[in-house]
Amino acid sequence: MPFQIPDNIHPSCAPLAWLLGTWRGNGQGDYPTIDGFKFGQEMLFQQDGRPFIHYMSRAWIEDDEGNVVREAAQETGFLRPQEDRTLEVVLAHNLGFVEVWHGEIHADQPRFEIVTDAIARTGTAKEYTGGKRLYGYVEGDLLYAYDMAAMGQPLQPHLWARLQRQ
Ligand code: HEM
Repeated sequence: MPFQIPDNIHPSCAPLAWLLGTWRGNGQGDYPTIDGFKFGQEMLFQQDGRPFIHYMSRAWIEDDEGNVVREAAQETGFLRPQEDRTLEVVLAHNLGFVEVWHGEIHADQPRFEIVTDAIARTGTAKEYTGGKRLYGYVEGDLLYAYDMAAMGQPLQPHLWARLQRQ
């Protein structure tokens, strides 16, 4: 069924309407301090007419044949698009991080980019200090790339994935 924009969507959220719904797909990850890996991921983006989108994600590590090896990262939070197309985001992670992000929703294309403004970590969380995310809607799929600065390393790719609407 083709994607339908909800009637009650807040005007601030309309430029992000392409995100709404449930997505499932696959990606790869890497970092200088760890071995490369493949993962599966499910994402949910929901709105209720107010000027925010609630986001939830869970991921699992997969082997080369696509079998589930173990559960992996989970994150949830809120996208708060503003009328001037700036985007505020707050996220909380099972890894013990909370983040405040800011960015921009692209004027002509279905994509947005956000960078971390502030990160707080619990006492036992790993040393994660910065992030940058790019999301885009390409040929009906959701593509994203996530760069992070952590473990004393400069900002560089940790994840990239492609998800299909369910
Ligand atoms: C799809 C989501 C993600 C997957 C599948 C994933 C997977 C992994 C894997 C397999 C490792 C290697 C160590 C381990 O097994 O725990 C790792 C390390 C790490 N990840 Fe992720 N990750 C994801 C998202 C994130 C996010 C969103 C952050 C930051 C907010 C993050 C931060 C880190 C850090 C700091 C390390 C430690 C690196 C080290 O110990 O040297 N990851 N990740």
